[in-house]
Amino acid sequence: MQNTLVPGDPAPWFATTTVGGKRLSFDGLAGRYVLLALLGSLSHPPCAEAMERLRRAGQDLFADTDRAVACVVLTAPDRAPGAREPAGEGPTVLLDSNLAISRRYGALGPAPGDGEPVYTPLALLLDTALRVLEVAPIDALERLLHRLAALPPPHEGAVPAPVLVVPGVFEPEFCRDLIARHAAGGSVPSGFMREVGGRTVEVHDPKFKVRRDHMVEDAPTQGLLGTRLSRFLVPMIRRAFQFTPTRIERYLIACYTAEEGGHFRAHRDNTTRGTAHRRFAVSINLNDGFEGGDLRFPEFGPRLYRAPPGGAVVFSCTLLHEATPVTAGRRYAFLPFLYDEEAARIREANRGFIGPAEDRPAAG
Ligand SMILES: O=C(O)CCC(=O)C(=O)O
Ligand SMILES: [Fe+2]
Repeated sequence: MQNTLVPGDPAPWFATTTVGGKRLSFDGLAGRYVLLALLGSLSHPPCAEAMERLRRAGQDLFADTDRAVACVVLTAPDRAPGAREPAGEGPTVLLDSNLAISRRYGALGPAPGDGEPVYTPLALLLDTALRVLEVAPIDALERLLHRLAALPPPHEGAVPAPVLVVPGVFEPEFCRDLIARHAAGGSVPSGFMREVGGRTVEVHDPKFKVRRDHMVEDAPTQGLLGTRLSRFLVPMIRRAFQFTPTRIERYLIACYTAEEGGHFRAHRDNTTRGTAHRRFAVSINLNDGFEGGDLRFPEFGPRLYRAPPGGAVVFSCTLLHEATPVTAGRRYAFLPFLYDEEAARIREANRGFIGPAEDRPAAG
C-alpha cells in the first residue's frame, strides 16, 4: 500500500464536484465523523461491493449526518451507476478526474518497476477535525464501519473552541452610531469569496449566506474604529495568541435579520488566494435583543458563542465557523479581518488573482 497517511495526520483538504455537479469543499465536512473511500473505478468488483455496502450503511450508520457521513472518490463519473445524493441515501460521490485527490491520499502510486501507476483502493476513518483515525485497504471496510459504529457521540468531552471573547471594545453610544450608519448609509446583499479556476471571485448563494453589508469608507470613522481595535482588542489578541495585528481588512457593518432568515453557513475565511492573508476574524456585536445569530465552530462541537454588545469574539481565520440563523429581531455586527505586515506581502502578491480574469483587482 502506497499511502503515507497514518493515524493522527490531518486528512488533506481539497475542493471538487460531486457526481450531481455540486461543488464541495472537503474541509467543510468537519464536525462529524467521515468515512472516506477512495475507490477509483466501480468496474473493479471489490470497489463496486464497497459502494454497495456504503449505500446500505446509509440507512443506519450514516442516517444521522450530524454524527457521520460517507464519501466515495471516483476517478470516472460514468462508472457510478445509481449514485445518489444527498448523503443520507448513500455516500456522496466525489469526482477526482485529474487523480489529484487519489494521489494525495496515497491511493495512486508508482508500480514496482516502470509500469503504469497502480490504484490501491483505500478506506479512511476521520475524526471530527478531519484527522485520520485509521486508514486501510478497501477490503478492511467492514472493520472500519464496525469501529465507526462503536465511536462515542462526535463531541463527547469536547472542550471549547480556541476563541477569545473580549467585552467592552466599543462603548454603547458608538455601537448605536454604527447601527444608524447601516440604516442611513445603504447596504447591499452580502456575497462570499470562492476559488474558481485559480481566481478568487465573489459569489452569492442565499442557501449559504443571507446578510446585508454596509462598508464604512470615510477615513475619520475608520480611524475611530481602528483606534478602538488597537487600544482595547489588540493587547488581548497579543496576550492570547502572541500575534500582533497591524492591518485591518474591511470596515464592514453587517446586519442579519429574522425577516430575511439572515445566516452564514459553515466556512473558513482564508481558503482562497484572495483571502489567504487573513489571520484573525473579529465579530463585534453592536446590539442584543435578537434570537439565534450565534457563532458556532463545528470542529469543536455544538456550543454557541455570542459576544456581548460592544464586545468581540476573535478567532483564527482557519477555523470552520458559522453564524446561525437569526430567528427573531436583527443582529448588527462589525466584522473586520486582521493581519500583519508579513501577511500584507501575501495579500499584495495575490491581488492579481482577485475577480474574473477580465476585471481589475477588487478591494477586499
Ligand atoms: O456573523 C459573524 O459573526 C461572522 C461572519 C463571518 O463569518 C464572515 O463574515 O466571514
Ligand atoms: Fe467568516
